[in-house]
Amino acid sequence: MNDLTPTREQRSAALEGMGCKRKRVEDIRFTQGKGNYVDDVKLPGMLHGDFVRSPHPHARVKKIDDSEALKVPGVLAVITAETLKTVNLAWMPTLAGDVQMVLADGKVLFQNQEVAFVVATDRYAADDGINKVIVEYEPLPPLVDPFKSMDKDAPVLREDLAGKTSGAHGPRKHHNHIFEWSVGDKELTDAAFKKAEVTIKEMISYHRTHPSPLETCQCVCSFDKIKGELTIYGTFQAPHVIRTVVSLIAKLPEQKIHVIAPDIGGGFGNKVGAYPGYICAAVASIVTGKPVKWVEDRIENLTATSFARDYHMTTEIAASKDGKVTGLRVHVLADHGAFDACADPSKWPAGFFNIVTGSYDFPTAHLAVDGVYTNKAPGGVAYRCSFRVTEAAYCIERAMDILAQKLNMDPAELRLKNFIKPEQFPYHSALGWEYDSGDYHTAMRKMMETTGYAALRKEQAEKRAAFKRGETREIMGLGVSFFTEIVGAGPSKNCDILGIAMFDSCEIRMHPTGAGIARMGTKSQGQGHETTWAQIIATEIGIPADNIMVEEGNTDTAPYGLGTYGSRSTPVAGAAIAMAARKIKAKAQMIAAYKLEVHEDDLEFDIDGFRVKGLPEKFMSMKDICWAAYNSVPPGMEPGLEAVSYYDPPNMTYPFGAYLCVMDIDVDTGVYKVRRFYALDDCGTRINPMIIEGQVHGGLTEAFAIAMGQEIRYDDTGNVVTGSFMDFFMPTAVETPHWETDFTVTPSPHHPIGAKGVGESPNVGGVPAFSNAVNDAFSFLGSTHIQMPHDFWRNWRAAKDLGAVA
Ligand code: PCD
Ligand SMILES: [Cu+]
Repeated sequence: MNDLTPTREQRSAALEGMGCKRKRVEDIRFTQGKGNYVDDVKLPGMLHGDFVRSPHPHARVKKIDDSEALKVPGVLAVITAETLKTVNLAWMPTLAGDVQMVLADGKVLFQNQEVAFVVATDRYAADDGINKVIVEYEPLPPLVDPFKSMDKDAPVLREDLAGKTSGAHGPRKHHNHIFEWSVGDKELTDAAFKKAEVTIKEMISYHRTHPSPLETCQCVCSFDKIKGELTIYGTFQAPHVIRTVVSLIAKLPEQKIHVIAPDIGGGFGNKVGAYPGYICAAVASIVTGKPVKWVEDRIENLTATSFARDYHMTTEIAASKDGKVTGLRVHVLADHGAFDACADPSKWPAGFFNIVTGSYDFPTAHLAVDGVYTNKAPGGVAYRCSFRVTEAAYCIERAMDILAQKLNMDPAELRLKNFIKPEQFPYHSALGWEYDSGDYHTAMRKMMETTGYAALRKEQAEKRAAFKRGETREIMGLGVSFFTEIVGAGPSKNCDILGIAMFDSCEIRMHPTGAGIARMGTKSQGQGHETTWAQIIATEIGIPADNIMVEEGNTDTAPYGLGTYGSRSTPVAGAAIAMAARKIKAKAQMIAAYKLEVHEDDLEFDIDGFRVKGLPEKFMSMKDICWAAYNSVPPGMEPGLEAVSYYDPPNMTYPFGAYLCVMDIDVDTGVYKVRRFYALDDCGTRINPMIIEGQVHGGLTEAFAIAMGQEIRYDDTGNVVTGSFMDFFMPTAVETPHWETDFTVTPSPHHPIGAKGVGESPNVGGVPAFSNAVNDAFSFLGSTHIQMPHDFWRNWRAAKDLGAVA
């Protein structure tokens, strides 16, 4: 060896593998405005479609007159439910086992529902056409309040379900009832409450909100009549599922459907489901023989595609006087809007809400969820959350604070007292999950030490005394949140979407020069998969990440996978990537053994190649092995170096975290200041610490938005009153607090590289931290629970209701 021989550290650093803060490779094109999004797709002769939408939340559609619209220059066709019926597509199946109107069929059930689709030579003409379609409505009484949905005299929303006493998830109790789902031991739980020394009960609502990604939902459909092939470019978080669904409902052979998800400008759950726009654009292309583009505008996005949350959670905890929890009872009223279009694994009508026991050792628990119809937009997506996990985390974290208040205990102490202990993992929760790993006490104590928690509590006590003496008008809140997430859907034993098991996949093909291409069934929407997936491969096989090209989103080339949402990509596809890489490595080892003339077992992997044990100078680099794979493989071995892996995870992964929000609120104006926000996340093995930090910043910002103002609100008559960014809170850099991030590392024992998801965690843990801070600030004035979102007005209103403002 001479001075020019790289050291082991240098060889390892050159790979930019796992643990490296590798710069995001996709940002080279994004930061130069060179991304390629759906709206950048411009095909020859392409037409544009736009929707006529209902101004009424509930009405009978008496007549649709398109004669004037068809006279508008450029307008070529007006598609209605009647047109769709000729191809059997007036209704479409939803992911939740319900059906949904593609275009109004006799009735409309929510404001801005799609009524007709106008196809024109350009978007302006389509818009002019929309204004000329005359629809005659007969308004019906709207049902807005979910608590009144099952009243005897509640209006009948879904006439198509008349007489159906059961749905996709069992019996229905009422004409507006969708399902009842219950888990846990009711008798044991009721008994725990009977003998409890202390109990709390609170109705905790998680309001309706919306993911509102920067890029709205859109597609370009192009039908080739000669070949009978349909190509769909679209903003799809799950391209393969879209291909299968289109094949099943449009009765087109699956190999003749090409689904391509190009760059996506944020998904956040909004782009998981199937929307009427996709069907209408596809039908319009089949009818006209031309490509048809559909691009949602912001108002349409906020009011018609996939809301999130809208869970009303009546929550009870039973405990002993000294603060040991003994039982949890939760009833959820879930407002699903006009159709049950929730994006959840098929067997889970309320997603993974049964993670509601949180990070605590509840000996028994019972949960029941009732889903109901109202005259609101359908959806129910996981807005930065793995299937209703954020609702569950909010529910339990708020309730633990309420219990602490009742017991006059510190909320952090109460949590420490009830945490699942490290030695209890794998832990079986009372509601049926097996938590794979965790070390909650360490994370919580690290949070408390780093933030100076005890000193902050002392300061708060002093401020409260000063407030009572009339020396200040400012109150201080400490929002503690400790969450356990459940991500990585999922094991085929209990997770499928429309019957397809929720595995994921990776295919790696190495080229002769030591470079390669890797494809997965996932689809990045900004998460940085092109960067991180290459890092996993780099560490596993010893080829620099820069030499691995990652490609996702084309169903013709990518192996089948279930897509990116629910922070499943790292737990599922991330595992498939490692497994595929290990297959490459195993073959490489045989090739190296042959070339180095030793037995395979005499080789050991050393950063970027194989070395003969005990003979360090006998080494073959992975790069050279790639070359050899194409010219001198051992006799009998197939040439080439590629591998595919389909990974069915044995369990979910359970990331967790300890968050603290320090907030000051001026009672006279309701104006709050987030003084400090500390977020400790444990996502097991960290692939790219810089990307993780970015994910945490993004998720916390969305949590801040939701907790402090973001809401989709309907007035009493069913009008959406938050249909644009004028009223729907979208924080900018001005409002967004500063984030402090931290971590511990508790690897997942069953994941090949020990990684857990992280993308959604900050949203799941962030919302309760903000809400607990506000509630903690007001608690000494006598309140137990103040409803989100905590905007200035509501804070002022709370102060006034509590008598703190004249
Ligand atoms: N341990 C670890 C984990 C993770 N990671 C990283 O991080 C990321 C993330 O991951 P995850 O967690 O696995 O996840 P994903 O699956 O990939 O994704 C998903 C998520 O993601 C998040 N984030 C984001 N970002 C952005 N930029 N954009 C977007 O859109 C978004 N979205 C959101 C959401 S909402 Mo859902 O859908 O609601 O369910 S779910 C979600 C990526 O890159 C990865 O690689 C690392 O590094 N490490
Ligand atoms: Cu969710």
